[in-house]
Amino acid sequence: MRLRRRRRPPDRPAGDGTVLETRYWEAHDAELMSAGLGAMLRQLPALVAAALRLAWRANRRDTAVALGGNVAAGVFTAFGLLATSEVLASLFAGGPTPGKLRDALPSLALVAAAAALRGVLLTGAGWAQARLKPQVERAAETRLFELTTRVELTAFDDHDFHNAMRRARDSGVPDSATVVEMTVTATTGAVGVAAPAVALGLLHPALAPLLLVTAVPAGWAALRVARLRYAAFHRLSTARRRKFMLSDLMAERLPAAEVRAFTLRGFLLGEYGRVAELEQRVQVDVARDQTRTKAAGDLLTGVANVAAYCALGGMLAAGMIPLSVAGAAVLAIRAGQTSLTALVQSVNRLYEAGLYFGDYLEFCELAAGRVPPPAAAAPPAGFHRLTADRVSFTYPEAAAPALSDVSVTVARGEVIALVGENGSGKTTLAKLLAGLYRPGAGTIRWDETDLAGIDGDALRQRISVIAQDHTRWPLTVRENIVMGRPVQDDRLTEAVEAAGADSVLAGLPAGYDALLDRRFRGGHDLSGGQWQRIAAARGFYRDADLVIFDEPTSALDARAEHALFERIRHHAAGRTVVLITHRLASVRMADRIYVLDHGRVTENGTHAELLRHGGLYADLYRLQASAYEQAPDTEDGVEAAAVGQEVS
Ligand SMILES: Nc1ncnc2c1ncn2[C@@H]1O[C@H](COP(=O)(O)OP(=O)(O)OP(=O)(O)O)[C@@H](O)[C@H]1O
Repeated sequence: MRLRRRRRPPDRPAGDGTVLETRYWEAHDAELMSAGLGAMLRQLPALVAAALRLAWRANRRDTAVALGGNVAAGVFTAFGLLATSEVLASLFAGGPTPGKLRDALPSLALVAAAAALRGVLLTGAGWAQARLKPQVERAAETRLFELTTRVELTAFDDHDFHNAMRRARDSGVPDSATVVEMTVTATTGAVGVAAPAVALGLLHPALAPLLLVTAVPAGWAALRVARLRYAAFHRLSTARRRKFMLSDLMAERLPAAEVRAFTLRGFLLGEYGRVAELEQRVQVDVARDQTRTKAAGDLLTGVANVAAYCALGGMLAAGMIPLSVAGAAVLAIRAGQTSLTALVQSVNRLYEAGLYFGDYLEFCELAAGRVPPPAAAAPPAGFHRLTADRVSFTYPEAAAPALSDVSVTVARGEVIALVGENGSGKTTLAKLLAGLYRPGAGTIRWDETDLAGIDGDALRQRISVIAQDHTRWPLTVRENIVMGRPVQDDRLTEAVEAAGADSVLAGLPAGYDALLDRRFRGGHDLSGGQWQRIAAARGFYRDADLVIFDEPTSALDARAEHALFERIRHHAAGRTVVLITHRLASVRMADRIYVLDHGRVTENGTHAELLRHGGLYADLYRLQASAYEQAPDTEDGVEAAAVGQEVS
């Protein structure tokens, strides 16, 4: 289901006359008020159909019982009203009271039976409806996460995608259940209005329109109020995301130390105030417009009610209807109005939730379009040579390519190192080699097989990536290392020893079962270097053809760093290792070094070849070596001094 949208006008000046500058992350470039009221009403059938499809998929029986029970209850309502009219006719007839009561008894029995059956049906339908709600929410959420975990990685760099995902997650999923619930409730309300309307029509054709007259103003007001609320939500979606981010920074444990160390309090509170003011201003505007709309709706409903009862009185006075029919009509209009109020409220809620549900459906469509197409081919059984051939890549919305015309070759059993200054493209290249991004141009091949035609998930089963900004999973040590793979104790011990994480485990009383999250009782936190060892153990545990270590030692002490590079060299036997590091002394052990500069490979060769070449690598290497030469009395300095001699 697609909502038609129009551009949102620029933010208006704040109350004090200053213009609240809209920053780029707040620019609702595509955030737009939805279509007009009429168009929204026209969307209701599509919305109801989508809700019913969702409910049907979640549980057919409960959906059928919830809807069928309500419709059948409506039939008994109409039946009960007609029987009531018969009861009244018997009571208003001439003759002695005992006789009138006796005559009314059969109709009274019908009224009681209809009420009892209606009650049973409504109870059954209500129970089915209550069961349906969590099932629908679960189905919607599962669909969302199936998509968010499958979309291409670049989607997460896309502002519009991120906003759409936030709206779908925060409101779309809960409102999918609301939409189903309100569809059933609205059906109940509609049947509850239709039944008296039919009963009124049967009593006298001129009575049915009276119900409609009282419906229009209340319905208009409720729908307009919902539309105003939705427009505000849509407009504030980016600001709210920023506010959540700021509140996390001000009230979470992790950034708490830096907030103090950098005395960020004033800055953060200022930013928060700016966003909160925008939010408050929009909310107050909306509340004012809603109050006006509600007041107008109440006034018009009152006028319509007076008109309906005057018409009824007129018909009675003109002898168009007998007193028993007028009495039944009053009851029917009352019953109809009660159901009408429920109908308007549920349509109102359905309409509002439907807009968020529309966001959810749109996001699912958007995300499905960003799921890589299914690739027929499975990855080959390993490779002898991995080749990146004239590869280029540009991040979404980026002005310049992160990689241009990059070619890299690495054989099985080799270690290659990617070096270069910050932002030169090393991590991007590693992500392309890992199949996390697809190149915009050029090819990545395992032997002669182009990875573009290979199933991404199957490929990544064969690759191990230890990212520079690896995730600190709030799981146990064991789960943090095996990462969803079957637990093999021998392998686990080997991986932990290779990464030097055995010393980390020694400090945790619960060992592999220790929970690495301080937010939970009994949870532990680790130092940066300790976390890095756990992350490295992940890389060693996974039996992969290609292992990528991106800055695996940035937080390690010198001894651990040296040991880890030794283990990486050893680990490459039978595999291929891509190593990214700024520690050039350790890079010497690589079989080949690629130097990246502004997204291009500018040099490649062995350590000795690159030093002889005298380019960027030699410059960077000498710079690092000279830093150690100035402190030759330390253990590292002695080694580095030796390195320095080799350099010179
Ligand atoms: N998700 C992203 N979206 C847009 N641009 C990005 C993204 N990630 C990286 N870039 C840009 O791509 C370029 C290459 O970044 P990359 O992370 O590959 O560099 P790097 O060589 O690994 O840097 P470092 O040594 O600092 O880790 C940089 O200009 C960076 O700003």
